[in-house]
Amino acid sequence: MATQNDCCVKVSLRIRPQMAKEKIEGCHICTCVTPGETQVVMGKDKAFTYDFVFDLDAQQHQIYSACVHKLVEGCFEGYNATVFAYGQTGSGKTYTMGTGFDVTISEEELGIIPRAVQHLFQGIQKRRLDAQSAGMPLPEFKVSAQFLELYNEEILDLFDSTRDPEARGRKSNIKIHEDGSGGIYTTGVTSRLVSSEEEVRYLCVYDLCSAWVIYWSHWNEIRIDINCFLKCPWYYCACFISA
Ligand SMILES: Nc1ncnc2c1ncn2[C@@H]1O[C@H](COP(=O)(O)OP(=O)(O)OP(=O)(O)O)[C@@H](O)[C@H]1O
Repeated sequence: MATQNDCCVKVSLRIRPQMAKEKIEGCHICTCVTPGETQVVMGKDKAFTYDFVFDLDAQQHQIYSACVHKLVEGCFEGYNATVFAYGQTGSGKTYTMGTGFDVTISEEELGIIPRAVQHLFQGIQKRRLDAQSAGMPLPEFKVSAQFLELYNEEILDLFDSTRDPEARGRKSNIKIHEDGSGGIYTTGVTSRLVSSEEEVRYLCVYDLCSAWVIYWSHWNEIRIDINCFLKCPWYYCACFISA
């Protein structure tokens, strides 16, 4: 029988620090987290427990190590993973996930998406070097990226260079399906083959800049499929990261 620890869905809570405006307005902090506990107390006595709770001072690397590192490693073992942020407007979803095209922010402030991309390509490099030192055939990896925006039930393909900015509101050719075993897959989405972290960063920064000016929204999503094959048989791993 599955125990609570086997559960494949983990929920983490992050409390963001107050913004300057909130401090100026004299807003109070109504949450209390006991260090080392995964519980938050709201107000005087409303306690909620999560798999992880991160208080105001949590750093981006702590979130990644606790919640995402294992999932990306799992991709190399053939597991799929999804990470998504949920919360009211201004609660810190974009900050936590990161978008990959914040060229001005420091390394420490990088969010989950750029960290996951970096981790993925470092993992590939490590496996190649390990194989080389063991005198084994070099493993081959194929990484493809998709970038979709979902907003108000509308789907936009941000990697589709032929898209028409005026097409907003028109029905998209992209379809989201569910297969017989409950797996979700999409059709009609542009997939870009990528071979390095820099390439993904380039795509996000340069290819999407114009798209984002036009299509800025509250929801965005990056999908990374890794087809990793070590000669024969080949393994398929996918990491589905969404913000
Ligand atoms: N952990 C944090 N540390 C420092 N600043 C943060 C943190 N989380 C969020 N912020 C800041 O708070 C503001 C709101 O965060 P953010 O834009 O990520 O919210 P959001 O949930 O994505 O909002 P929306 O749904 O409106 O897009 C931003 O200025 C962001 O830089």
